[in-house]
This record gives sequence, structure tokens and C-alpha cells, in this order.
Amino acid sequence: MFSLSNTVQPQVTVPLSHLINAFHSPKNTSVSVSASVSQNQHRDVVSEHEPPSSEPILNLRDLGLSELKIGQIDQLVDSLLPGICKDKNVSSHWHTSHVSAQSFFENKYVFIQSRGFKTLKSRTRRLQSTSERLAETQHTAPSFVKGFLLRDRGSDVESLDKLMKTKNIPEAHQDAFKTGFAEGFLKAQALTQKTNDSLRRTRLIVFILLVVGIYGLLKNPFLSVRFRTTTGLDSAVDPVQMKNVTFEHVKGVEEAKQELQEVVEFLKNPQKFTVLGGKLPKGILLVGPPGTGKTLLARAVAGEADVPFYYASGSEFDEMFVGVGASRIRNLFREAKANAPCVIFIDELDSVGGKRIESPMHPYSRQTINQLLAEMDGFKPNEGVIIIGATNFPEALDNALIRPGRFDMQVTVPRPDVKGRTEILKWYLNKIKFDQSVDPEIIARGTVGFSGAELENLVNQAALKAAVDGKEMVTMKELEFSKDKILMGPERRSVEIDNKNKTITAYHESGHAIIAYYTKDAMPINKATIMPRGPTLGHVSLLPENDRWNETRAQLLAQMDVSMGGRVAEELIFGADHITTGASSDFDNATKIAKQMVTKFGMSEKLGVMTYSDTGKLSPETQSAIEQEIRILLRDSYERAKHILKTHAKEHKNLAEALLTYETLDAKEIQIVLEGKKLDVR
Ligand SMILES: Nc1ncnc2c1ncn2[C@@H]1O[C@H](COP(=O)(O)OP(=O)(O)OP(=O)(O)O)[C@@H](O)[C@H]1O
Ligand SMILES: [Zn+2]
Repeated sequence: MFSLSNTVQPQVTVPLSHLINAFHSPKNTSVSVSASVSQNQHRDVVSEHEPPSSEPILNLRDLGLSELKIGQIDQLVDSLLPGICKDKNVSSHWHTSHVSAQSFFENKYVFIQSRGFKTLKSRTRRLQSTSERLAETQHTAPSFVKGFLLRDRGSDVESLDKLMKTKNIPEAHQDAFKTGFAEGFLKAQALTQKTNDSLRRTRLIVFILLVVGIYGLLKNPFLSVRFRTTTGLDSAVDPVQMKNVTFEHVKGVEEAKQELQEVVEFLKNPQKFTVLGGKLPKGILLVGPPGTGKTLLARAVAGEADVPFYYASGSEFDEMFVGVGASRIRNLFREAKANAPCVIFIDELDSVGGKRIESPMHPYSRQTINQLLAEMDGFKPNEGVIIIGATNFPEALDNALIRPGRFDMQVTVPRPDVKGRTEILKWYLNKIKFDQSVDPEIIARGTVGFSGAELENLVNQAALKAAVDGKEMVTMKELEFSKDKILMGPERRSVEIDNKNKTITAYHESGHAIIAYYTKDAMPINKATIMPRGPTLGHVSLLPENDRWNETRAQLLAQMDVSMGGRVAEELIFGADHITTGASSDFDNATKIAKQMVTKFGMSEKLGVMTYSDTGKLSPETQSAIEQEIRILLRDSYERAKHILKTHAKEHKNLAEALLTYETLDAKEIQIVLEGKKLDVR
């Protein structure tokens, strides 16, 4: 994802995960972590902050830890912050962390700092433990640079976050909002020609970066790790051979794995595959929320096929210098083609291939995206290069990218359901010591909406908690503790669905399902779920038995009835005063059908077999006759749905309860519940 701090205040930025990698280094004899948060006395965006403190606050050895696991650093920072912040507002929900660590790495003092927006994105990046990312952005910084960096001010996160809160911006759009905000901010600055502090600072930092970059280049030959700056001066690419990462390591995303299996076959033997007539996309788009394992899956594809894996992050292509993004892409593909078969993975594809490219913030991204397109067009399918892109927002992608011959295959990587969550928890629990009290399934039930990365974090935090408390093993208590902690953390609020809402959703979705089940002409149910996905809290999906070319009047009415089922359920179960806004798209749906029946399909007796295309040209009488008909159709549909739900009140309740327990039910399971039989506990 687009990272604001990179662009407004270009600087050495290292995700926390790199810190953690540094900690894992065997040469690491002593590590200290210090954390501070910028204190906010802002009135507008360009607020002034206290310079972050740089004294180490805590010594890892004091904690008796020799190394930090992924996620533990977060907890450390979390628990340190309240002590540092005098300002209660900041300490209760910190949004930016400024963490610095000094570690003995390659016999040099390494200064690592991480800062920037604590978006969901940056959070998951922090959770990542990939060694290639370490290689990408690690810096050796001489002490004079260190001094500069330490004196640098904090960012403007608090004010932005507050603004987003007051404007009620949904989580999914927050990054875009921040981008827009920053763009507006920069534009305004350009307009008023005010060379203020921040701009001067930016220049200073660009200069420092250049120095650091050159320094890094000079140092390169002597180091086993490549040091790359965010300036992109060093645009070399190294493949990362991920031994040992296979599909076995990715839990709870069975469907995605199945879809990718064919890609693995292809990579194992591209020529043979194409001779046999196999046809494969060049590009595969992995679509899903942050931390669901997209990177892991891509890596597993390479691992399964035992081919090189090239990693690039779209946000790195965000350029300040002309043509660097484009030339990086060129280098990347040149390398990859020379080592085919292989996998090129582009994380955060939306930040290089997004639609919002004509902007002062991204003056050169057009070039970058064009280069990417040219490269993708420039090799034949049997050359054995597979490009896997990952994005959280497929809608934000430039259309040119998703045309045939480019990223023309989409694989969804959803948040895991209760079964998937259990598997993921078990997987990570097996890496630590835990006692018999631990029941992964109970934790899984209580973590609706958690991604794989968050579940991993949960287990690690529990392990840290146990260590800090001097316990030998993790028990259920620590797991519950870290679950609650993550749930109550500032970032999870939107995903934490309280029981009341969950119950309403369960009855709402069961309402749809019951109508579908007991209406003769409705499509068969595919599955029902109360897993939140995107903006929805749950959904019921239906499957037409075969492709429908024509639909009968009865089928259309049945579809309307099914749509009505959600709201009717809410009204019957919770009372007319407690109906929710959750049914509005259901009504849209039903209204659309009713309207088409009347104005297009000639299915209204009153208006006859005539089509009414341009409603603007109709007489007021005809207009109101149409509206009247639509209203009647909708009202009748509502009544039919009500009748069915009243008749099957018992089944409705059973189904809602089953959904509350299992979250997702497939067609067969729904049938079992509705026939009054007991579901096997999975
Ligand atoms: N399904 C999963 N099974 C096992 N581990 C997982 C799973 N999903 C996430 N993880 C853990 O979380 C880490 C981060 O996940 P990963 O980087 O693959 O997510 P992502 O979907 O690529 O996120 P982003 O969109 O932020 O790039 C992984 O390295 C792994 O340790
Ligand atoms: Zn609904």
C-alpha cells in the first residue's frame, strides 16, 4: 500500500519485521529497544511534535529473552508506550510508533528505525518475517546520519486519524483517504509557494538519503546482505530461494491452493505443459485482506515448484526520481527471464498499478506501470515466468493491468473461517510450548475476522506473555489474554462484531436461507455465512442449477422473496423497532427485479406487455402506475416471505443458532439443520 511517510518525508524506513530479523541474527549479542510516540499538539496537518526520545528503555536481556518473535515487538511497544506518553489521548491509542534498535549486526552498529502510518497495511508488513525484505531495505548508517534521523520530527498521524474518525471513513478507504489528503496537502503547498519547514526538511532528508544510498553502494561488496535505500539508487534484484515453503505452510485457504496447483505444475515443466495444450495466465492476482497469506501463498507456489522467487513491493516503485521505477521493473524482468522458470511476486500491486496515477505525488508512476505492461507483453507464455500480484483492492487497479494476457486470473484469499482459524492456530501453537488446557477451536470461535497474520501474532503474544509472567508453558489464559488485547486494540474495532450484531446477522442471513429453501422456484442455496467480508456482515449465496438463459415470472418472484427474507427475519425476531440498515442492498435487489418485471418483461397485468425504457418521457399517470405496480409487487413479496418465516420459525431459529456456532454452513449442512438433525461437531 501507498505509504505516506515515504513520500512526504522520504527517509530511511524499515518495517519492524526487519528489526525482528536483525534480532534473529546470531551475531546479536545485545539488543535494546526504545520506543516513543510523537506527542501531538496539532491544530492543523503540519503540526509540531516533540522529537522522539532515543534512549533505550528496555533491555531484552532484562526480560530474559534472547530473541524476539514476530509480533512480540508489537507487544513490547504496546506495553511501553503508556509509560512514555504523558498525554493520555495519545497513549490510549497510539498510531505511530517510532522504534529504534541498535544491534550488533555484521560487526557494525546498525540504526534501524520504523515510523509512519500505522495502517492495517503497515501493521501486517510489520508482522512479516521475510528475510528478503531485510535484504531490501536494511541500512548501515554512519553515526552522523543517525544523528540526523534521530532529530527528525514525528509524522502527522494523529491529526489525520482524528479527521478520519470524525469523517467516519470506512477502514477500507482510509489509505486512499490519506493519499488524497497528502496530495491535497502537497498541492496546496505548491500553490501557496510556501517553503515551510516541512519542505526544507524533505530536501534535507532526500540529501541524506543520497548520502546513505551512496554509502550503501560503497559498502555493498563487503556485506553479505544487500543494502538498498528507498531512493531506489540500488535497483539490483536478487531472487530469494524459498526452500521449505510449501502449501503445507499455508493453512485455511484450501480453495486458493487448489487453484494455484495448476500453476505449480506449469512451473515444474513449462514446455511440456504448453505442448500438452495447457493454457495459463501470465499474471495471477491474489486478492484479499492484509495478512491472509498472499505473500506466503506466492512463495509456496515457487517452493512447490522449486523455482526462484523474486519479490518486489509496489510501494517501492513509488518514485521521486525519474524513471527509477521503470528501470527497476526492467531489471527485475531481465533477471527473472534469465532464471526462468520462476515466480515474480509484486506485493501491493495497487500502489504501482492503481488508477489514481495522474497526481503530483506520483509523477512517474505512469512510466512504471507502462513498463510493467510492456514487460508482461514482452514474453511468451511458455517462457516460464509467472507473475503473481497481490492487492487488497482489486477495484483500484488500472484496467490495463487486468486485460487478457496480463493479470487475467484472480484468486481470492479470504479471511479464514472457523475451521481455517483452528488450523492456523494449531500450526503456530505447535511451534511453542503449551499445556493441555489449550483448545484452539475455542480461540478460533472467538476470533471472527482475524487474518492468518493476526492469529500468528496472537499465539506469539501469548508466548511472550507467558515468558514475561515466568511461566513454562502457554495456557488458555495467555491465549485469551492476547485475543482480548488484539480485539480491543484500536485497529480491530471494526472487525470486532459484538454478540448482539452477530446474532442479528445470523437471523438475517438465516432468513434469506429459509426463504430460499422453502420456495419452490428459488435457486438452491450454496452456503450461508456470518463471516464479515468487505462491507458485508454476512451473506447467503445461491447457485443456479444450470446457466439460466431465461427466467420465469415465478423465479423472479422467488428471487425477490429471498431478498426480503433478511429484513423480515429482523422484524419477526427483534421487533419493528430493532430492524437494521443491513437490508438496504436486499431492497435494491428486490426493487430492481420488480422494476424490470413491470417496465421490461411485460409481467404486470396492469401495464401490459409494453416496455417502458425511458421513464423520463412518460406521462405522470403512467409513471405513477408503474410505481404503484412495483410497490405492490414488493409488498406482496414481503408478505410471502413473512408467511414462510412464521411457518418455519423453529427451523429459522435452529439455522441461526447453527450459524452462530459454525459461522459458515454449506448446502448440505443447511439441509441437515433444517431437517432437524444434529450437525456433527467438526
Ligand atoms: N493462511 C495462513 N497460514 C499460515 N500462516 C499465515 C497465513 N496467513 C498469514 N500467515 C502468517 O502471517 C504472515 C503474513 O502473511 P502474508 O505476508 O503472506 O500476508 P499477505 O496477505 O501477503 O499480507 P499483505 O497484504 O499485507 O502483503 C505470514 O508470513 C505467515 O506467517
Ligand atoms: Zn440481507
